[in-house]
Amino acid sequence: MASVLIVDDDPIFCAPFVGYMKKLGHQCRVAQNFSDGLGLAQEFYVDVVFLDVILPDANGLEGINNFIDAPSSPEIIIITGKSEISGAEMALKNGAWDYLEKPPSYDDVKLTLKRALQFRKNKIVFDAQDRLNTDFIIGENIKLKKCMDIVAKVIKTEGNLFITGETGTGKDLIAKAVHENSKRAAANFVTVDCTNLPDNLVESLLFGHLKGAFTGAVTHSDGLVKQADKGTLFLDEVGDLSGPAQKSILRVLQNKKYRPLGLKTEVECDFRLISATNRDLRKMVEEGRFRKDLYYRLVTYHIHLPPLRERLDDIKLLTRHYIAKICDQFGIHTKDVSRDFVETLILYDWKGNIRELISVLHSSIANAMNEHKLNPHHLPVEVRIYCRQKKMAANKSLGRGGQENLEMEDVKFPCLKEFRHLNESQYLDSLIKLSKGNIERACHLSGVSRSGLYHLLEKHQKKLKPL
Ligand SMILES: Nc1ncnc2c1ncn2[C@@H]1O[C@H](COP(=O)(O)OP(=O)(O)OP(=O)(O)O)[C@@H](O)[C@H]1O
Repeated sequence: MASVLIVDDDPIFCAPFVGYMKKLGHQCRVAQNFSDGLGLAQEFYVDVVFLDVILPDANGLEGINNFIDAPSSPEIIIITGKSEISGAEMALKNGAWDYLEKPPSYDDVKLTLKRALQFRKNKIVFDAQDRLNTDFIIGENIKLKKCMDIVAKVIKTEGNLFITGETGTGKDLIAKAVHENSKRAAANFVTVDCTNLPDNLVESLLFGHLKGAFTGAVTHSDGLVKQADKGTLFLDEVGDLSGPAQKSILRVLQNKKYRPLGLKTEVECDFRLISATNRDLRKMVEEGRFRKDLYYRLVTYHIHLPPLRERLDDIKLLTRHYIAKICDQFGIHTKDVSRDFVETLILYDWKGNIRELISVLHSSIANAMNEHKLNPHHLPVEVRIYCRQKKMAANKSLGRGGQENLEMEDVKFPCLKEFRHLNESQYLDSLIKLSKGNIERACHLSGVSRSGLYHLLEKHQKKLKPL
């Protein structure tokens, strides 16, 4: 079964088309304008998009690349009126897979779709051979997947990469993944901690020195740039570089040469630069606190890692992954997790992001001692208090509170999206239980259509089987 998306504003054309797709055994979503279509392609995995040319808010031909850039990189089949055929031919040059003249016959649709799917199958097999080794990067969230798409592009080039994101979001992890998947993997990955570069030692630390080059240079030293030769130089916390350090780094990036202290000649160097910061470097440039020329050298590619609170759908996966890992380190059987445990984690604010999650899991496993299943009461007390207060604040705002008298002023109120997500997830759990996994009954009870219910289940990564 393939996942098909049709983007067309003509309901008379769409309705039988959807019926036909279903008859062929495919899942079919419909959007009546360009931006809704693109939204669906961003949210769901799509194999093939049937894209109309004249849409209410855009010309389909001009937006082919937007669809190709969607996470599942779907194949595009243009559906076109007779007068637009020359444009459709152009579209093939821009990456569309084929075009069909409107109204297409069912046989044409079937054949074109079959060929596109076959082509896609071969392409996926081919891509798999070329796949990144990023098994240690956990997550299926769409924002993370977009970051991984950039990683896939970066490793095929020599461009510099700039990574931003809050503390603990995985900047260091991504930098290493780029190095390990690039053709520079056999050479060194050298980290420069920019928070720790004293002005008077910057040149010596980066470029090295000869013995006797200055007082205290008792031996020859290679410097970090030389260590990173043919490999990757990672400037961690690049926003903390002092003015003189920025100047030294800019020079080596411009000239691809440097001069170790005490040496009269320059030495060539060859490294990929990756830099990372949790600061707003663009703002620092505007305020004159960071060199503009250096900023532009750093950012050939830019990855912004989402904070964990914007990847709540990944908490379950990350939790399972790290529980298995930590239990393995402790030499104990992997502990199970209760649903409440994961739901409590989803409520927390994760200012320290994944690093904080790992630490919370460590404490929970230690607190659980011999118990096989982790429950909310195993969580560190500050996490429990925060989540409890957040739940109470939500209940109070809905008029359900009253019995409890905790001080509410400092409580962070959940954003609507977070609140809806959690409630929707709990609703689905109850629905699955109540309907005993029967789709007809679940649709009847919830008043949601079959396809609507499948969308919801997919969104929450749930299956229609009793818990
Ligand atoms: N997607 C992920 N999958 C699995 N583990 C992750 C992921 N992202 C981050 N981690 C883990 O979270 C911890 C923190 O990640 P990392 O050190 O890369 O964050 P950072 O953004 O560089 O933090 P800082 O800005 O404080 O240096 C590490 O143990 C890392 O392995």
